[in-house]
Amino acid sequence: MKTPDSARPAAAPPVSAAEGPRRGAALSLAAWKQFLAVARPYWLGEQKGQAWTLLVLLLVLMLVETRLAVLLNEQAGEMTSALAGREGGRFWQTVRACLLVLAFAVPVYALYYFMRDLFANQWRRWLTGRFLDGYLRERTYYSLGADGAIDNPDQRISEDINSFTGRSIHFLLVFIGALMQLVAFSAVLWSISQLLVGVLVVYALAGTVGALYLFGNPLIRLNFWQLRREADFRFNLMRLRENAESIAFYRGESQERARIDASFDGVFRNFARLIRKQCALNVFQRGFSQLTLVLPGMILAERVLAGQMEVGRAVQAAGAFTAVLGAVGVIVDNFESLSRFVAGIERLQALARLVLPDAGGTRGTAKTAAKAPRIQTLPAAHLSLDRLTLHPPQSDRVLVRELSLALRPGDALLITGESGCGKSSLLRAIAGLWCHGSGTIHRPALDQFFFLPQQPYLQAGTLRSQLAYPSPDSPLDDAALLEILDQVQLPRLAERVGGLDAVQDWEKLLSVGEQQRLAFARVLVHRPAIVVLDEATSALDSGSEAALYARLRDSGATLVSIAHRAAVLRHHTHVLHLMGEGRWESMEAGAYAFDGAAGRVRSSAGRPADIAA
Ligand SMILES: Nc1ncnc2c1ncn2[C@@H]1O[C@H](COP(=O)(O)OP(=O)(O)OP(=O)(O)O)[C@@H](O)[C@H]1O
Repeated sequence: MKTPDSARPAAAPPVSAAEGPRRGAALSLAAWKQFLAVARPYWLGEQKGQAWTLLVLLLVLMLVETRLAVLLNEQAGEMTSALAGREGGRFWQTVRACLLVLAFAVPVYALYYFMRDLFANQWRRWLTGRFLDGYLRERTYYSLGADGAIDNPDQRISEDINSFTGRSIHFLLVFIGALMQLVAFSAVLWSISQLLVGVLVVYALAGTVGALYLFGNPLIRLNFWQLRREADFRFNLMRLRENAESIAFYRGESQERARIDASFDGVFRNFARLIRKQCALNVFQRGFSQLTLVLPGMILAERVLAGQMEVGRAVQAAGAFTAVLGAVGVIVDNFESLSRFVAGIERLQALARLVLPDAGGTRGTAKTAAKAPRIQTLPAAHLSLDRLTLHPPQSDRVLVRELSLALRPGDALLITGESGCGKSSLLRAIAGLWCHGSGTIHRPALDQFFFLPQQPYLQAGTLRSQLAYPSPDSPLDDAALLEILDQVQLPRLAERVGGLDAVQDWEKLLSVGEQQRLAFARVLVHRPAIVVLDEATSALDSGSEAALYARLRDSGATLVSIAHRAAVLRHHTHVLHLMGEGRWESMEAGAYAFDGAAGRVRSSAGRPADIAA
């Protein structure tokens, strides 16, 4: 059974204040550059064939759609003129023409939107893959989480990319469509009234500049924070779910409620500010578009009243006026979603800078780390440390100073020391997760290592996939897997859960001790050369612990382990005792006595270890 203290952080890092919308975030050149940095690789890279083909197809559909819209507008004018002139024949002929145009227009319209969404989906798949490559490459997900360089990277990958691709295509087409509409209808409008065109240009320009000036930056900033607050809120809910059992044991509902309330309060307050701003924008947009109802009429009325222009021609002019205004006022019309789009680009570009080295980005963490002294890692047949000095990330505190040791195949090193002295940190350095410090780690490739943490990670999937993890497939047949389950003292597990193909929520189903035994089974499946155990038997009874250690030693693997029980000492050949402040001593295992009262291992003889390099 898990204790309340088994509460673990959820996958996403907590809120970080390290990042916020920079001042340049606006409908500006900087935003445009950020957009290009994220979008360019798709349009100019290996996917460019697909991207441009889909775009050309969409443009053709859009051209056809615009042409059909012009035809419909013409027919609408004709229909009105026929009715005004009481010309039945002309009217019915126009109705037939209208129906014919509609027969084409409707499928073209549906196909256009289908293609648009298909395109966005393709782009999203590619871009998500690219970000995931960068996020998982060189364990970036770990370093981003450890140094809190960015908030909610998971939300950025799952949602911000989706809205980036969807909105990019939407706006690309909106702007191209606006251009086509402008060309198509301004000719009509120009032929009817040049004054109307002049009024319209001045009106649209004034509207666009006014919207940018009044609403640009505030709306983008509010949208930026809205995205982040929503992600923080969701993250807190996720933590509750992931640690449900521990919280339930603690009866920590009121604390959790307070935390969730606080994060929702952030969502609520920001959204309240956002809707106030949007309300003002709506007044502006509404006023801007509603005036078009009367403007063309006011300008053309005299000519219609004087009999110089047919009523239908005026209706046609009003339609064209609205279409051209829609084209030149496209920024004003789409201002709200445009500002949300720019805010999303800002978040995505911040992630790209950290995970994609070619997205205008040096990785922030790598940049800082480059300045700091780094531990060198060199390939070697066996594990050895040479004058290793280790600091936690972004800290000058010394956990280990000038540590040298070498392990031969079959050696088993026990690392001991008081809580917090740096035992797990040393394992992190060996695994390459931490590299802040100096000295050299000589080691075989990481695929020859197997790390067993105190709390094993059990992914969703079958029992077989648990045993094979981290490989996708088991290298052994079912009989061998069952035999291994037997060796780790889980003889009836497969039978109990419904066989090796059973899919369960393993973290909930298995006790921590059973999970630890399952993790040992993974080692026996993979037979690595070096096994690193960080209190990996802490939940086991001493009999099971001894049996598992004995089984591991039989496998011939080199062991590096952290454990607090005296009984494990006999399964090791050497001891490294960390004494805090970077001090350490290493000895043969036989030279150590276990201080049962203090619950820790201490040196009894002080003989220098032969593992000291
Ligand atoms: N990401 C981090 N950034 C800064 N300091 C850290 C970080 N992770 C751990 N530390 C600090 O480094 C020190 C060593 O931690 P470590 O986990 O190695 O201790 P330990 O000896 O394994 O302790 P225990 O026996 O309790 O597990 C601790 O004081 C811890 O607070």
